[in-house]
Amino acid sequence: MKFSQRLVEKVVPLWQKNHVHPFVQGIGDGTLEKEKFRFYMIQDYLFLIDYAKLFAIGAVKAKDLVTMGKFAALLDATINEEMELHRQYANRFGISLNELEAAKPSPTTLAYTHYMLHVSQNGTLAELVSSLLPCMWSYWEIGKALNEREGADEHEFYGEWIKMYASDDFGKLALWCIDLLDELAVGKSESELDTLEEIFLNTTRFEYMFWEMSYNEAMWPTDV
Ligand SMILES: Cc1ncc(CN)c(N)n1
Repeated sequence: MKFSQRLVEKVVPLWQKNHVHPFVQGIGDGTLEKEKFRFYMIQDYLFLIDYAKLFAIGAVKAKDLVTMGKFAALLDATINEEMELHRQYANRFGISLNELEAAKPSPTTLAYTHYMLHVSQNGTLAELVSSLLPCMWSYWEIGKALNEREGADEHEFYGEWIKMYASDDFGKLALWCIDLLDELAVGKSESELDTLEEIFLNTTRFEYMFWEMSYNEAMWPTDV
């Protein structure tokens, strides 16, 4: 069995929770309150700034030029394609680029990105890929599931979001990361695989927490 299959078996119950989450369902049926999406989009922009850095660290840790080039392409796709979607939504909300970049991360955004940056800076390439994979993989699964709904990708507001994450281009990048992790897992000891699994599970949990945070527009629970 490929290592990625073992990972999926572990996280399927959590993925199912993502799929039925009211934030995700609201994007799918178009009923999500725009204010909640606005909050999400700003936090996600901040998230992606740090997330893109993981690909830069991946390029540093890569053992060959093909892998290095692929990480560079992932970095480029994140900041110039995925984040362009966010910039377009920001424009629709009347939020300037300066405002976007000056926004403050929520506790969940901080915890999630800092966890991945910590793993990536201190761990192996396989650990880095384990930490960043749930982000790409779970969004691709969500995008495809929402896209199966009649007319969802044509929704005047949420359609673009669905199209982005259901797209073959996005899927190909996710698949490349899955294949890379499968290759890197070959020959690893059971205890190393357990570590990879735990990292994958942790960032899968963070994905769920990100939906919760967005739905509740949760910033720090204190005024100061
Ligand atoms: C929190 C989160 N997770 C995943 C993705 C998809 N790259 C995203 N934009 N934001």
